[in-house]
Amino acid sequence: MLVIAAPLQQILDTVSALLHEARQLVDQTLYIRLEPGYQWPCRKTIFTSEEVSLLRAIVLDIYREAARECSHLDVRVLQGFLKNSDSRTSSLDKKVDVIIAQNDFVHLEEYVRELFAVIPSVRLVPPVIAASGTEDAAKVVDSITFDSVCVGGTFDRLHLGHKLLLSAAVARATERLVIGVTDGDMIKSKVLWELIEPLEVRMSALRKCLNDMDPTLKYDILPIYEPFGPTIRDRSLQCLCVSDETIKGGLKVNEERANKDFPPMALFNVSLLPEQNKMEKFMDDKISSSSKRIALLGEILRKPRAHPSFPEYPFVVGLTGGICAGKSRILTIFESLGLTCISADKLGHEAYSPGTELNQILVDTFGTAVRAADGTIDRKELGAIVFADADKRDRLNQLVWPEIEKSLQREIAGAGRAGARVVVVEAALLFEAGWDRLAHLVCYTLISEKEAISRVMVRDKCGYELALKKIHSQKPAKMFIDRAHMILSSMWDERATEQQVHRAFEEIVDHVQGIKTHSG
Ligand SMILES: CC(=O)SCCNC(=O)CCNC(=O)[C@H](O)C(C)(C)COP(=O)(O)OP(=O)(O)OC[C@H]1O[C@@H](n2cnc3c(N)ncnc32)[C@H](O)[C@@H]1OP(=O)(O)O
Repeated sequence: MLVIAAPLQQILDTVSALLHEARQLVDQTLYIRLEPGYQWPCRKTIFTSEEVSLLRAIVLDIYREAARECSHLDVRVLQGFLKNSDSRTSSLDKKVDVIIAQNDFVHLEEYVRELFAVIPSVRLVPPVIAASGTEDAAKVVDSITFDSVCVGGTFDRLHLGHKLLLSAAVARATERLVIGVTDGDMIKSKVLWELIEPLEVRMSALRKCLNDMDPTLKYDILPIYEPFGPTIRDRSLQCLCVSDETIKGGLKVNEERANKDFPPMALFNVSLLPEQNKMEKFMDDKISSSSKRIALLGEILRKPRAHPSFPEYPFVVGLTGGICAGKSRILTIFESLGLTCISADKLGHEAYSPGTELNQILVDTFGTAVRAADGTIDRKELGAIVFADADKRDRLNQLVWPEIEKSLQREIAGAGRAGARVVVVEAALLFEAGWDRLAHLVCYTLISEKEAISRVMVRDKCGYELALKKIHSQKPAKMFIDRAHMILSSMWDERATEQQVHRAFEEIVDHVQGIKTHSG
């Protein structure tokens, strides 16, 4: 916890040095507690409207500064002190490991003893001489408050941008803050929406964060499935906090409220925080949840499978994903990096090549039309039959998959004997066939449905309807994401895919070397 006891005008001058220190010391959560004008044993508890206005601007500026200095930390500025002048201490029930403060904090020892039952260690930072003060912020006089304030969003992987918006809402509410959390169809147009945290996880993270920020408010955290949510159902809401991106929606809310004879809501606009660590050019320029989701691509997200009865080598990577998700291209990149690669699709073609028993069984089952003049199975013909009929598709799978699995096991074992440490197996229906049990790590390749439709239409030279039929013949990605250990996406350009696969390769190799070191 960082405690700042500088005079109001100097808080922002000191915050940068303190955040810099925190960046070295803290791994996870950084609480920031402001004690403007603190003189032991008295805390300043009454603020003029100008001071409240300045403090609000300071809190937002602290988040902006945190985005520059320590964007990897979960920063929470505690704001309860602005609302409840009686509370001597914050209601923080968390264990604080270290207090960071300036070394000119008079009576710090007494202060810490009063605040904490278990005394944390203390780290002192040399004072910073005030340079410019916070005149710009002080110019904005904005101390209006409302009984009921509202804010909305998806709030996936709470980041500093969310906290800026939430802080603005918390600062303006005296009794109740309503938070609408989007879900269902509302989130499906977002980049990599399948990776958005479950609603309950997002709602619970919000509650914890808001209770830290200001435990004196009542928080109504509700899921919303359409754009307006509670703003057009709850007449008593008085203020809506919006961002540059949602201000238009805010104006629309007031139009809808006017239609219902509801009073308009005051709109408070919070500007977005720029992204300081933009890793990929297709990431947002602002701090955003989609950038956070993109940053997960190519990382090992879950511990790979390890079981005493499961051989450590070769380490098998299952590569799967929907139609046209880019699996074959990704397999080629893994191959170019030196990994042994196996395509289940190719093994399938071999399994029903001319002269095999399976070739005859397919002709007997699906008709002579599926056999071409040269004796091969006409896959276009067979595809047209099975993509139009789920039962026939199941029948084909039951006939072909056991044969492919036998070849797969043979190929993996052969690669191991030939010295391969890592083998990548590409199979479109890896989970459906239950072959994830053969892999130590499963890598799922994700693209949006819109992108999949246009790729299938081009590749398979088919119309929209058939493309959709093919896509819907497989289960939706959302069903498999949580079972995969790594996610890749070929949504962007070739270079972006290559970068992800290179990252994935390094992660896998590091992991496999770790096993080697571990097992001697
Ligand atoms: C468990 C596995 O993943 S094994 C690998 C996939 N193969 C199988 O399941 C065997 C049965 N399938 C087949 O024999 C052939 O795919 C056929 C006859 C249905 C169609 O052959 P083709 O016209 O050459 O198309 P192709 O094999 O490229 O498949 C087209 C798409 O259909 C999908 N697909 C393939 N088989 C199936 C199936 N059984 N059920 C649903 N979708 C399927 C694939 O996702 C593929 O797209 P992708 O390569 O981008 O992932």
